[in-house]
Amino acid sequence: MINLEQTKIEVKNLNFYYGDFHALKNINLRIARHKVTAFIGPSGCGKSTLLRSLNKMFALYKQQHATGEINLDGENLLTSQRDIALIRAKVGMIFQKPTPFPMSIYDNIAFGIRLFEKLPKAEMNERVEWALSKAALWHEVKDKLSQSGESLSGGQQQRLCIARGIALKPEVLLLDEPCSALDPISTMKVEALIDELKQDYTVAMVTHNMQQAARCSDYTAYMYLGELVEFGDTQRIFNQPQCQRTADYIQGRVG
Ligand SMILES: Nc1ncnc2c1ncn2[C@@H]1O[C@H](COP(=O)(O)OP(=O)(O)OP(=O)(O)O)[C@@H](O)[C@H]1O
Repeated sequence: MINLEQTKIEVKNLNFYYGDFHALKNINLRIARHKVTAFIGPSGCGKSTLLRSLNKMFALYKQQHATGEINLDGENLLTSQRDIALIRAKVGMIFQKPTPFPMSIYDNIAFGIRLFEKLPKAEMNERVEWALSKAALWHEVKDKLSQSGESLSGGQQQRLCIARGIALKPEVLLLDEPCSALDPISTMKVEALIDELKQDYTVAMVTHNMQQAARCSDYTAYMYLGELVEFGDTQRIFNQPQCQRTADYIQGRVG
């Protein structure tokens, strides 16, 4: 269905453990380049665990480990010796709750860039404007860049966090329930943004909201108790699921 050429991330025989607890069981899927892939399923099924594996977030925690392969453009991240900070710059992550740094809107964007690049002031200004524009926030904040990021509304804060991720020029964006703390209008803006982001990035997102998965994603993975039950084209998963368990969840009989 998704051939290797279209694949940005290939997950092969992935098993994930929190200590002795086996949270992901032999997951195999391909995440297509410049598409949005949604992970859905009842609470506790492993959606966030799978998403966080994709940028090796677990490497921060000693008792968590993964086996198998997560191939990013053919390089297995699980065995790669590449600096973890570089992997995170390439595979950016945006969390459920907007988490602006306690600093100005400008510095929220510039801070991460400074860790990786030494840009002259004019170029930094350009990068900040570029990232805020990509995140559809520039026009709302251009006259108050020195104000605290925390002074923005929840929806604006979430777009600021997306801009912060984009500023590092990632290739993949991982979104963990990016709208769950937002009101309906901010949610609409972030959903419209997700649709635009896929032109430049590969996007994977966790969502509890099935309408959102149906609206925003090209591919959907349905998970249950640590297993990948069904994966495919979003239209097909929602209209003609092949597994009864997927149909039950989509029709609201589970979770
Ligand atoms: N830090 C942790 N230590 C131990 N077990 C964990 C940890 N984080 C998650 N788990 C367990 O791993 C399983 C998968 O959790 P995960 O957060 O990935 O599920 P989820 O599908 O994202 O759930 P939700 O929709 O509620 O956010 C659950 O059984 C959870 O209890």
